[in-house]
Amino acid sequence: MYDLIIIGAGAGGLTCAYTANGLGKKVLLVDKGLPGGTCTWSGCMPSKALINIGKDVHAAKKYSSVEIDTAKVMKDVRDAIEEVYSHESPEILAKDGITFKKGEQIKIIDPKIVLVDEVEYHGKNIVISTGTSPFIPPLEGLDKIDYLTNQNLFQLEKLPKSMIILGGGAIGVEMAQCLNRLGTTVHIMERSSRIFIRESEELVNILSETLIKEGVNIHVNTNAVSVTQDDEIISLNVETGGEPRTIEAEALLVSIGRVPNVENLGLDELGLKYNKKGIQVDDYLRTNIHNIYGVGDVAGPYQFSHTANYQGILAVKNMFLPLKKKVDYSNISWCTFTSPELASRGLPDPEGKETKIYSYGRSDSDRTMTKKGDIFEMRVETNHKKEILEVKILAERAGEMISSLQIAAANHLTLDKLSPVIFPHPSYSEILGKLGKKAYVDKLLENPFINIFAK
Ligand SMILES: Cc1cc2nc3c(=O)[nH]c(=O)nc-3n(C[C@H](O)[C@H](O)[C@H](O)COP(=O)(O)OP(=O)(O)OC[C@H]3O[C@@H](n4cnc5c(N)ncnc54)[C@H](O)[C@@H]3O)c2cc1C
Ligand SMILES: NC(=O)c1ccc[n+]([C@@H]2O[C@H](COP(=O)([O-])OP(=O)(O)OC[C@H]3O[C@@H](n4cnc5c(N)ncnc54)[C@H](O)[C@@H]3O)[C@@H](O)[C@H]2O)c1
Repeated sequence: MYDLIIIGAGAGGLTCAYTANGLGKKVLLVDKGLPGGTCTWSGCMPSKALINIGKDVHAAKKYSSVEIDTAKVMKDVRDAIEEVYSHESPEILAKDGITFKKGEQIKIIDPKIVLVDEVEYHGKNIVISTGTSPFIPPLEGLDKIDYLTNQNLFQLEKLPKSMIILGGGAIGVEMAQCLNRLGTTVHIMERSSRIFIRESEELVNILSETLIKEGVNIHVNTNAVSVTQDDEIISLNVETGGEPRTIEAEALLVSIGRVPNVENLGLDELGLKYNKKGIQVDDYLRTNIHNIYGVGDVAGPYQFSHTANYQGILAVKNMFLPLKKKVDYSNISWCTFTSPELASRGLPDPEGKETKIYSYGRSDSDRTMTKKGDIFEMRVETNHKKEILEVKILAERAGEMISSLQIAAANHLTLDKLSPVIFPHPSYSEILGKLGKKAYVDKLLENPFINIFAK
């Protein structure tokens, strides 16, 4: 009897396995593929490897002509995948005391029994962390052509000369910029009025301008109608504001969101509740069956590796430790790894009362001015106590810079506490000191006693 059986060995499943193992529990991890999941094989890792190569090429192109060997590029991307995988292979897991089994058919046949290719495994608790798959729209002709998704993009031997990218979200935009930098002509087709529809409009407009300047073609308010393929060329028929047009390219990448992997797990027979967004879990990450938990993309509401990790630790602690904790996303952060990066933290004040937004731009950062065209935009929202609420940063290394504000906010440090901190010059982080000083002065001026004396 295992203490825990985990179905799905991606970011969420691996975290559950290591957390339970750390608590001395007997763990079985099962997957229809190899350990690592989307993040390792077709998500964060290969996409960031490709983005990094794109950045190098882009920088070099500013000062010389560059010939790109895209076969070498793709080999380097796959080498990055292999390096990550070498730290989470079944052999490494076994060394750490975690049993891994790969199976073609994995089903929960009872709240305490998981069937892996006809072999029954018994567990006191079960975690479902099966992630998501790309959503494939019912687009006329799509089933007859060779299209790409994140699942086969990184296996290409060479990059195509041109690519249509359906969807201007996280995958579409990150890939569009780096592929364009690596010599592929790209067209983003986005049905909404702008890319990154859920992000700050002001900052997204600045990012869009940068992408367009670099040569990325962005078609917004555009609906795909049908698609055909003739030898090497794919023709996508679209409508923009009612006007029909055809865009041609060598390849088509579909990246318009995800669907949860809930099929063939025996959930209906079990009576485990799920809907089109994924399996339903409560604030403790438990499904309606008391010993079965759900973590990661398949449970939502976020679809990030770091939220899968956070949920994995929490679910296992709630399973085995006496003190139960509710999920708390108030300190969530995320980053889109474009150049510049677009990073966000926290949630806006639900009441929007007595909040103040501190805004900084390029001219406030000495570091930004050392690089021609470098972009720096930062918005920090605080409440009346100067507690850090929502943050948006569009800048080089925004994903790193936001981490300081994450540490402050998660530890209830108010913004003014950054005031005496001495940051290295000229670093992007120096702006955090300026922010702290401004908040400190505001806090003084907003203090009624000091106001009396000041008058
Ligand atoms: C191109 C791309 C780039 C991304 N970049 C980032 C990023 O920069 N930062 C970030 O935080 N997130 C990023 N993400 C999202 C991130 O990859 C996911 O949020 C994360 O992988 C979710 O982890 P998970 O464990 O929930 O699911 P997954 O990693 O998808 O793992 C699910 C596992 O379950 C297995 N499985 C599925 N169905 C079954 C079944 N029926 N039986 C058995 N096993 C099954 C799968 O084989 C897989 O191994 C990116 C995603 C994509 C596609
Ligand atoms: N840096 C990161 O953290 C990172 C990077 C990549 C992916 N991810 C994760 O992966 C998830 C999936 O990424 P994604 O890009 O597939 O989804 P997404 O939800 O981020 O973006 C999908 C985009 O496609 C558009 N769209 C939907 N249907 C369309 C249609 N028929 N035609 C044209 N456009 C259409 C939407 O308006 C949206 O802009 C993200 O939500 C994110 O959580 C994270």
